Amino acid sequence: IRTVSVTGSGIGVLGDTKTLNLDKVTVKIRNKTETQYQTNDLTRSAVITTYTANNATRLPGSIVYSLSQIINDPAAVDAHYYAGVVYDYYKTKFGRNGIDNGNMTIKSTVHYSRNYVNAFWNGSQMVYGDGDGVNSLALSGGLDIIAHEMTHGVDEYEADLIYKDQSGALNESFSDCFGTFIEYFAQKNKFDWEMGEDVWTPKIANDALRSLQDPTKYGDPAHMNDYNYTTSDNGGVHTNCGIPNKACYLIATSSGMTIEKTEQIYYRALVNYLTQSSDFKAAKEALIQSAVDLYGVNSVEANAVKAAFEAVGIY
Ligand SMILES: O=C(O)[C@H](CCc1ccccc1)CC1(C(=O)N[C@@H](Cc2c[nH]c3ccccc23)C(=O)O)CCCC1
Ligand SMILES: [Ca+2]
Ligand SMILES: [Ca+2]
Ligand SMILES: [Zn+2]
Repeated sequence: IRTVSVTGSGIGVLGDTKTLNLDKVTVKIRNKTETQYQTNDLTRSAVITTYTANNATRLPGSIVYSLSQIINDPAAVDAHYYAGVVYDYYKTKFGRNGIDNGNMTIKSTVHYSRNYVNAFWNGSQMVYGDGDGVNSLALSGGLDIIAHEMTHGVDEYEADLIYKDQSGALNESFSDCFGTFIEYFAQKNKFDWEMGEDVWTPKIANDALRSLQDPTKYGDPAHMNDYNYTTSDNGGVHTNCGIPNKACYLIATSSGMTIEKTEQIYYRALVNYLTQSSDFKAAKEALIQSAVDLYGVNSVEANAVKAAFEAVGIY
């Protein structure tokens, strides 16, 4: 087979047209040849490949392709395009070479299972359900969700926070925070401090899965006094993340602070200071130390981190 990188396009989950980097492959099928345009992006230092599970659950499934340069699969269009956006964010902002910092292939699978209203990082790749059209649209339609999942991959090669109780809630919070930072980086016109809003409940406006600005809007705690001691969801990792999420919002919106400074502090903590068993207090110390490294002892930035964590009850 021969392959060459070409530009194609497709309509995304929200009906917008996106330009895609495709791989033009001439394959031999029995005694004839067929030209396929595959969702295999060879334009970056890390290959980005998008698969379909065809509504089954075997991973990764088969590479999405078209016989023309138009990819007629909205979920695949967005998964392919947004994975590139997230790669570019980590490269541009921190000089990071993708998920493992070694340009490993970035794999996404769409059309996972049937009416699957969720998404996940399975330790090796991103996986997205189609939603059920009521609770959600196809989940790859949300850049903040794709950024959330790919950040789980980055965490795995860095702090590798244990996915349980406080370290698990931190794991979730870092994915929500970077999901928000990446939305700001790529979609400033529709930036918000909520998660999944673009695909969540298409019939209901102004709602989302979680809010970093006001976690209580969706029933999540915003203070240690309301920590949810539970055994479900690995110790409530998707609800207790509201506490560090609120701290992140307070840091970024403190006077003298910007999202650009906040994301540098968060990335440095994730890479240099956090470990598998880090709890909320350890995260506060890691983030303060990162701010000190970057902006100085007793700096406005370091004090903003300290004050934000104390405001959510972490001393
Ligand atoms: O990556 C994660 O942390 C979440 C992974 C969920 C999962 C875990 C284990 C096996 C399969 C799936 C997926 C996301 C999540 O936060 N899921 C939440 C909220 C949620 C999504 N769909 C739902 C349907 C019902 C109830 C809750 C949910 C959850 O699974 O709790 C992250 C961003 C959006 C989806
Ligand atoms: Ca958002
Ligand atoms: Ca909605
Ligand atoms: Zn997560």
